Formats: sequence, C-alpha cells, structure tokens
Amino acid sequence: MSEGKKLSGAGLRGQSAGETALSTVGVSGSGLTYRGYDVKDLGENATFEEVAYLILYGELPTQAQLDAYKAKLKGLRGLPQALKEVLERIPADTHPMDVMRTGCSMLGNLEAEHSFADQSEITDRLLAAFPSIICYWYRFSHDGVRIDTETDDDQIGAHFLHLLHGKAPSELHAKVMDVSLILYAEHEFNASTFTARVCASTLSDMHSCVTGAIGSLRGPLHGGANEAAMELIQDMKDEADARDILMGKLERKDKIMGFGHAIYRDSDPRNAIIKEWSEKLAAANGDDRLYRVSVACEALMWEQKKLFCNADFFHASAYHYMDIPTKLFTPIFVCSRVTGWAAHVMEQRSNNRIIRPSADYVGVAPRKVVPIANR
Ligand SMILES: CC(=O)SCCNC(=O)CCNC(=O)[C@H](O)C(C)(C)COP(=O)(O)OP(=O)(O)OC[C@H]1O[C@@H](n2cnc3c(N)ncnc32)[C@H](O)[C@@H]1OP(=O)(O)O
Ligand SMILES: O=C([O-])CC(=O)C(=O)O
Repeated sequence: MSEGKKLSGAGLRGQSAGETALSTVGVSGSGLTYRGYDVKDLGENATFEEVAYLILYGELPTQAQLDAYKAKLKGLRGLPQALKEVLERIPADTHPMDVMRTGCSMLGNLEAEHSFADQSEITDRLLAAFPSIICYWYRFSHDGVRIDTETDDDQIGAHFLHLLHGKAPSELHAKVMDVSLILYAEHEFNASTFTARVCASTLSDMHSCVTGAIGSLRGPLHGGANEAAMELIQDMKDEADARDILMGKLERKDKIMGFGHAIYRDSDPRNAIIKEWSEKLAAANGDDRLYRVSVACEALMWEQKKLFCNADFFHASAYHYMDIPTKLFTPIFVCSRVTGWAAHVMEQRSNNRIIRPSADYVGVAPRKVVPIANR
C-alpha cells in the first residue's frame, strides 16, 4: 500500500449508497446478475436488444415485444442535420469519448427531455443514436465521407460495425459485438452510473445525466481501461516478451490497466466470456499473437499479484481482431452502458432524495481575514 494512503471510507468503498433492483455485482464473490438473470445465461441465450429491454423495462420481452422494440430502435438511427454539422466541426484528433459527450449534449439541445414522462423515449433515442454519432464523426473526420447512418442491420452491434467499416459484418463479428454489448450493459453503482444518479437526484434531465456519466467512464481507471489495455499489449511480441514487459511495470509499481476491480475479489465473470470470444476471433483471424500475449499477462498478474483480468482486458484483443480502432473502444462501452445509466436515472427518479453526503473537514482552523495591506 502506498505510504500515507487513507483507506477507511476512501472511494466510499464497501459503503451502501442506495438501493437498486437492476443488478448485483460480486454478491456470491464473483457473480453478476441483471434483474435476477446471470450475465453468462444472458450472453448465451439472449441478444443485446433483449437485455436492454430487460434492464429498461423490467422483464425479458416476448417475441412480439422484441420485434416492436427492434423496429423502433432501427427507426431512431438517423441524426438531425444540426447534430451532423456539429460532429463535422470536431477535429479528427479529438478523443472519441469527447465526441460522445458533445454528441449527447447536442442531442439534448435539439431533442430536450421536457418531462420525465419522456424518459423512455429519450433513452431509446440515445441507444439508437450513439453508434450513429460516433461513426458519423469518425468516418467524416478520418475518411472524409458523410455516411448514411440508417442501416437495415437487425441489431445494434452489427449496425455499429457496418457504419464503421462500410459493409455488413461477418456472422462471427456481429455475434461478438452483441455479446460484448451484453457484458457492458449494467454494473450497479460503478463510478459512471453513480455520476448519472447524482445528477438525476437533482431532478436534472436525462441528457445531462448521461453526458456526465460519459465523462466519468472516459477515465483509464474505469471504461478507458480497454484502450489502455490495448496500448499495453499491442507491441508485445510473444509470451516471453509479455512477461518481461509486465515484470518491468510491476517493478516500477505501474498500474496495469485491465486488471483488478473495486468489487470483485477473485475474478470478473465477464472476463471468461469475452476471453473465449477473443480466442475464437484469433483462430478466425489466423493470427493469435494478441490472444497469446493476453493469456500470458493474465497468468503473470495472478502469479505475481493475485490480480485478475476485469471486463476490459480481453475486450482489447477482441475489438482489435474486429478491426476496430483502439480509440473507439470506450465509445462502444457507452453505446451499451447507456442502458444501465438510463435505468438507474429512472430508478433514482422513482424514489428520489438529493444525493448529498458530508465530508470530514481536514483544513486549517477558523481564522480572521488579515487586511490585504498587512498580508
Ligand atoms: C469496466 C471497468 O471499469 S473495470 C475497471 C477498469 N480499470 C482498470 O482496469 C484500471 C486498473 N485497475 C485499477 O486501477 C484498480 O484495480 C481499480 C480502479 C479497478 C479498483 O481500485 P481499488 O478498488 O482501489 O483496488 P484495490 O483496493 O483492490 O487495490 C488493492 C491494491 O492492489 C493494487 N492494484 C489494484 N489494481 C491494480 C492494477 N491494475 N495494477 C497494479 N496494481 C493494482 C492497488 O494499487 C492496491 O495497492 P495498494 O494497497 O498498495 O495501494
Ligand atoms: O463496477 C465497477 O466499478 C466498474 C465496472 O466493472 C463496470 O462499470 O462495468
């Protein structure tokens, strides 16, 4: 532990900050459930749209409800001209999470939430529009093209890959994106969700809550870790190189991004799932270097520090195998987590009290102002 680090209460760890009916994290040591369903079960037997519906509306949809929901989301993929003009003005070297933040905020100007009765409509719109926002900006700023964001893809994951690459994805890539979106959808009182709930507790609007949450997710200790993990593994030549690089970092006491967790103690249940898909992608790609060095990192971190991969680590290789540029990794997280954020905003609103904790004062004792001439 670093010297002088105050642990008691630091980061509000271990303290309950409210109630939720949306998910459990680490309750049995490592599990993750959304509204009572194990995330593994959902990853194997449901699609992201079903999971989003579950999180936002409380139950898994019937086939008729799912068809209607997907048709609705599909109809909300287009972007207003004014938003496209704003996106076109954002420079290519901007971090895409800043584009997401601006895109969400601008949509809030154009399609404001005038009443909480509109909260579900606003949420569905954000869910449908986020892939369009990030890909419209990316393709315009990097390739100089103005894409049509209204694809006919059945699902959000495939829609994202289609917009990004200009062609419909393979079945395998569409499946992996779908599972990835399921894994990232919801996670109790994590930092970005808590941000959204604090904002909601002031009775602010949905776009403000989500814009704030995007800002919190951006940091490398939270969602930004999937990009940082990619930067870590990208130049590792093989397993031996991976071990050397990591040992050096551990000796320097660097944080290793994509490892550890604030709540899970032994494993993050999302890791085994995305790791398996990363292995399949490696085999399909015919180049398994990134997968192999990732496995070597996982083994070394457990051996040396008893630290395990969190959801972000194997997402790095998985996304890379699908030709997704590293800087778009965290925006994909946004495209998924908006479901959890919005559901928490709605839950907060349904039983609200402004979130306003206290602080222990550690500053100077009370004193008098000395007139400026005497200071
Ligand atoms: C989707 C997500 O947001 S998952 C999280 C993504 N973030 C990352 O991958 C960033 C890397 N990981 C971390 O920084 C941390 O593990 C966090 C932020 C996720 C959790 O932080 P905390 O709850 O403070 O971690 P925890 O209390 O378990 O840390 C225990 C010790 O292990 C160390 N540790 C934890 N994670 C790591 C890591 N990835 N690399 C090196 N050391 C680590 C801590 O520094 C701490 O050491 P100390 O007691 O000497 O200070
Ligand atoms: O719960 C956390 O602290 C971070 C996390 O894994 C997530 O938000 O998915």
